[in-house]
Amino acid sequence: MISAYTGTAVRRAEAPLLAEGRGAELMQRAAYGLHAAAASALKTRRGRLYGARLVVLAGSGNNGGDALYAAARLAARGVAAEAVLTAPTAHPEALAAFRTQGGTVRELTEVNAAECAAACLAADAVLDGVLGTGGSGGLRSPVRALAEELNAARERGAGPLVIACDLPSGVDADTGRMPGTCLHADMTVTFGAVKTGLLAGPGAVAAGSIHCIDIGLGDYLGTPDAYRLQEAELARILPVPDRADHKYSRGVLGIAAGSSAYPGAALMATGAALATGVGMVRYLGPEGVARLINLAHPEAVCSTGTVNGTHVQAWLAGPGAGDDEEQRRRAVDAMASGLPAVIDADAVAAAGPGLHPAVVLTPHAGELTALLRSMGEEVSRTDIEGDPVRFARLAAQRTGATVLLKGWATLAAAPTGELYSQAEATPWLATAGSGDTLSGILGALLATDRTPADRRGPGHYARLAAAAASLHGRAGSLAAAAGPVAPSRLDPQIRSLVAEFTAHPGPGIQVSSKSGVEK
Ligand SMILES: NC(=O)C1=CN([C@@H]2O[C@H](COP(=O)(O)OP(=O)(O)OC[C@H]3O[C@@H](n4cnc5c(N)ncnc54)[C@H](O)[C@@H]3O)[C@@H](O)[C@H]2O)[C@@H](O)CC1
Ligand SMILES: Nc1ncnc2c1ncn2[C@@H]1O[C@H](COP(=O)(O)OP(=O)(O)O)[C@@H](O)[C@H]1O
Ligand SMILES: [K+]
Repeated sequence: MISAYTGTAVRRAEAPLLAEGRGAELMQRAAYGLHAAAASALKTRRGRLYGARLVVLAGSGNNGGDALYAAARLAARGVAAEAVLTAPTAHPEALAAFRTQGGTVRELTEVNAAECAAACLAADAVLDGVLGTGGSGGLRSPVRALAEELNAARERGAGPLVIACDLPSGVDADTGRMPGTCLHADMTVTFGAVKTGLLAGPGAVAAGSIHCIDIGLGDYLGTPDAYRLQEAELARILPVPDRADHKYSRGVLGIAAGSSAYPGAALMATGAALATGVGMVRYLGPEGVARLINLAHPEAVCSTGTVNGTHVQAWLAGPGAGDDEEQRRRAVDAMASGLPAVIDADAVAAAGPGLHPAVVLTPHAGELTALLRSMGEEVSRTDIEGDPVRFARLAAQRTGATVLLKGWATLAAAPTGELYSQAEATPWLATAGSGDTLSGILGALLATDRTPADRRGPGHYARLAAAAASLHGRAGSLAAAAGPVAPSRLDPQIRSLVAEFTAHPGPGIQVSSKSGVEK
């Protein structure tokens, strides 16, 4: 699992080391890691490091210092390096080291901005050391125009490799907000700890791939602000039946989804739940939808019953419910049932204060806007997309439920503040029906959850929601390798990932040669 910290927390962790006079040592560790990552990326891109052209954008602070020292190391290995100073001053020792290795230097002004931009565009790589954790607000002129030109080149698929030093300049390290222009990166080499701002919102989009360099802050960092699950956690969370299991003990998921207007959502949610692995799906909904479900998934047990009269371990309500009054009633009852419940799509609007963390609301930014407005928060979709950490946490805190806010980086927030971010998804998943499959996966994880009640910590359901987002994102990425993703065809990828993550050798029969019974 990756632990992430706010930029503020990382600065706090650095403080005692800086007070001991170990700032230069930390900076050398950061610069060494940055130069090694940049060297490796340059070698991959152009075959060899020697002769590569590098421009380092250096601001006035320590972020610029890290980047200049890293560029000096690259220059010493045969890279033609130029520094463009984006502020009137630069870290003096780092600048001197850079010059000693033959690096050339010019200061960015309004007058030479076009020339500097041209130098960046002609380079193999740009090291972004304009702003780090000490930055506030977006990039200012003249570096703003330069960043905009580089961003535009990236949009066209042109331009240099952009490597962000610690974080893309212009991104808020605490939250991932982007208050103005920021320089988008192909990769971010971050120091001491992954910053929350690299895992959420616009910061997650701007960061590219993330490489974290340990500079020895471990003992000083304290409690993480956010987490990202990796393979090992997924393997522990995904359900595996054992020999004593029967269909009821594995976990029964009740699905109240679909309507005569939108039957497909129920089919996709059911298919994804079965592919993730449940003991049984009990489907509640209109007869016409049930017939379609039974044609596609004969194993689903369908009825037109009520939530309160149906025995399950968890509920999934909302996908494709439209304005079907009975499905709306079932969603409300599922939220009130006391059982774990995924509340998706149209049913999110029926949520409000007084829920519990085992209720997982799964809105996209539009649905979250409506939910927060219904509770009196003046917020727009743009606000939420710009600062999803804040609004996912706010919604969780206001409702008492766990909130899975979907997007490029999907966030799972617990009402007590625990936060997970998963970004395995591909933009090909941004297609109608995608959310229905995610809700099916999550429903299955809630129904099959075997964690003893006394070991379900405060962030437990956020963790399960994050695992569902991760599995869904990975399945989508696998499917996208063969072309545009069709959510109704995602089941094989979900199944094969579950198989891969849960594979374990069976007990088998051992034959001992010493016993003399072999063959
Ligand atoms: N202190 C150390 O020895 C270490 C520092 N590290 C690096 O230091 C960075 C933090 O350094 P600093 O605290 O010097 O801060 P920054 O390097 O982020 O720069 C802050 C400076 O930029 C100015 N500034 C802030 N916002 C601006 C804006 N929007 N436009 C233009 N100028 C702006 C500020 O006035 C300040 O002087 C980290 O991100 C990391 O890269 C790490 O390598 C760890 C070790
Ligand atoms: N740009 C993107 N990159 C990666 N994944 C995305 C992107 N946009 C959306 N997704 C994912 O696609 C799914 C869309 O869900 P949702 O909007 O609810 O779909 P639907 O409305 O069809 O149910 C979510 O899992 C979300 O995380
Ligand atoms: K930077």
